[in-house]
Formats: sequence, C-alpha cells, structure tokens
Amino acid sequence: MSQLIDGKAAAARVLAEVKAEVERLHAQDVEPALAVVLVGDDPASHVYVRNKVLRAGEVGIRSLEYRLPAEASADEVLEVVAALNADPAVHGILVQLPLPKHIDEVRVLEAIDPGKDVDGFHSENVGGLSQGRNVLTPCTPAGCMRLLHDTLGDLSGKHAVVVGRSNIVGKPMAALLLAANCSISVVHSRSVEPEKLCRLADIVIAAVGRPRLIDAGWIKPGAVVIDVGINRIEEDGRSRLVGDVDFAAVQQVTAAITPVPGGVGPMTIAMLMHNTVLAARQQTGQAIQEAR
Ligand SMILES: NC(=O)C1=CN([C@@H]2O[C@H](COP(=O)(O)OP(=O)(O)OC[C@H]3O[C@@H](n4cnc5c(N)ncnc54)[C@H](OP(=O)(O)O)[C@@H]3O)[C@@H](O)[C@H]2O)C=CC1
Ligand SMILES: Nc1nc(=O)c2c([nH]1)NC[C@@H]1CN(c3ccc(C(=O)N[C@@H](CCC(=O)O)C(=O)O)cc3)C=[N+]21
Repeated sequence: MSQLIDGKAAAARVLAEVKAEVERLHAQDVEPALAVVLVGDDPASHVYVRNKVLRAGEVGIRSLEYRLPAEASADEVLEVVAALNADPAVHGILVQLPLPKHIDEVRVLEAIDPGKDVDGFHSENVGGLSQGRNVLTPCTPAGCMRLLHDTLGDLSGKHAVVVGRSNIVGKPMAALLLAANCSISVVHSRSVEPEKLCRLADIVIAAVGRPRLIDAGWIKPGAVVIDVGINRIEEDGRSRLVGDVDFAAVQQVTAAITPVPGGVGPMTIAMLMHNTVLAARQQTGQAIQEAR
C-alpha cells in the first residue's frame, strides 16, 4: 500500500512553528507583515490571495492587499512595489502571478527588494539559491522539500526527476534537490521519451500543468511522487481539481504520493508564511540587537 503524503497536516506543523516565531517577534515589538499585490481579476488568483490572507491571520501575520485593475500600467505596479520596499512596517512582498500580458513580469519581480522577496523570484535570490547561500527560497519547491524530508529523511544519493523547468517551480526545485545531494534530471516539452528517464527516478516531482500526464508507466515501483500540478477540469458534468499525475493509477506503484488537492498547495502557503517571518527577523534583527 502506498503512503498518502498529507500536505494539510504537514502545513499545519509548519504553521504552528511559524505562529510560535510570530509570538516571539511580537514580544519584541515586531509585527511581521506581508503585502500581496494583485493585478486584474483572474478568479483563481483571487481565491489564492484570499487563502494567503486567511492563513496569515491565523498565525498572527498582518497582511495588506493591494488590488489594481487589469488595465493598470507597469509604472503603476512599480509605484506600489517601490512604496512597499520603502515601508519599514512591511517585511514581505508578493506580486501574484501571472500579471496581465502587457506588463513585463521580470521587470516587476526585479523591482522588489530582495530582502522582502518572500517568493524568492528576484535574480539575487535565484543566484543565491544556486550558490547555496542562505536566501529566501521559492515557496512551492521549499514545501516539496519538507514533504520529501518528512517522508524519506536524508535524500543523499537519490535520483530525482523534475518534470517541468519553469522559473517558479521546476528550476528552483532542481536546485534544492541538488543541494540536498540528489542526482537530478530535468525533463520538459523537448525531452525525448521523458517517461523513460522518469522511470529511473527514486523521486518524481511533477510540475507540468497537464492534467494526469504522468501515468503508471512513468514510475519505477517504490518511487516517491510529489504532484505540484493544479488543473481545474470539467469531468462528469462537474468542475474538479486534478494534478499532473494520474493519481488512481500511479498510487498502485508508488511508496508514497501526494494528493491534489491537499498535497503541495497547502505547503506552498505555509512556506510563504515561513518566509515572511524569516524576512521580518532579518530586517529587524539589527533593531532588536540595538535595543538590547
Ligand atoms: N501547488 C502549488 O502551490 C503550485 C502549483 N502550480 C501548478 O504546477 C503546474 C506547473 O506550473 P508552472 O511550473 O508554473 O508551469 P509552466 O507552464 O510555467 O511550466 C510547465 C513546464 O512543463 C513542461 N512541459 C509541458 N508539457 C510537457 C510534456 N508533455 N512533457 C514534459 N514536460 C512538459 C514545460 O516545458 P517547456 O519549458 O519546454 O515549455 C514547462 O517547463 C501547474 O499545474 C500549476 O498550476 C504552480 C505553482 C504553485
Ligand atoms: N507570486 C506568486 N506566488 C505563488 O506562490 C503563486 C502565484 N504567484 N501564482 C499562482 C501559483 C499557484 N499557487 C498555489 C498556492 C496554493 C494552492 C492551494 O492551496 N491549493 C489547494 C486547493 C485550493 C483550491 O481548492 O482551489 C490544495 O492544493 O489543496 C494552489 C496553488 C501559488 N502560486
């Protein structure tokens, strides 16, 4: 029987740690605060942002929401980011992606103060991750690492295959697995017979955005599978959320697997809260030391 990796329970453990750390910061008169910037009216983005704000409240993190219309210019978004960078009461800044097509995402992400970049998408943090420096790390891959450590303990020597090479999931995921002493392969849309490479893996991370692409033929018996995919599909006349992995088939062969929903998604939000507290501690550490 395959183990079901419970992302909600793991997220609750991270959030309990975060809450305790927030209380320590409150006792030092630091109120960790996260600003979320949302441009346009994509319904899925609104749901994510609402969940983030709710979770923040539960652990005592102050959250601020900045909503701009879909027609907002890049300069208007950059103005909001500049104001948040300059505000010492704001410790974390998240600009919800995707941005409307007319706005250059890279330009906006690069404008965020790297110390407040709780998504870990700024090039300074990306570079730091690849060099093994202690920087803010992208939330989804960081959440996957927690789930893997909880399930397998030490990952040294494991062969991990990451399916997908996006800047927000696939690439930072590969960097974190390498840092944890895995051997890594990254497969993508130009890979020849990706399923053959995938079948060699002890660990599979699916971050493709294709509903149920990965079936049992891609998986070595006894592998651990982490499904990052979040795909809303219509099936049997209703709307449902499915991953990039064909869960029913793949769980027959795995040692452990994450479900969708209830797997990586809740961990992403928990790691965002974790990063906000880290950022608050780093920004105020100096002030706390001086007050002593
Ligand atoms: N749970 C969570 O917290 C989060 C979930 N997600 C979900 O994760 C999934 C991936 O997101 P994201 O990384 O942003 O997606 P992107 O669309 O940015 O990247 C998808 C990647 O998959 C590759 N790919 C596409 N088709 C195939 C194929 N047939 N075989 C192999 N590789 C393929 C693409 O290759 P190429 O580069 O060649 O185009 C690309 O590298 C989505 O379902 C998204 O909703 C995303 C963020 C957070
Ligand atoms: N700057 C930025 N940072 C992000 O981290 C970011 C982003 N933009 N844009 C969109 C993606 C997607 N993402 C998710 C977070 C939580 C769930 C989540 O909690 N999912 C629940 C289900 C939620 C539901 O029912 O819809 C679950 O999987 O159990 C999903 C997806 C963060 N992203």
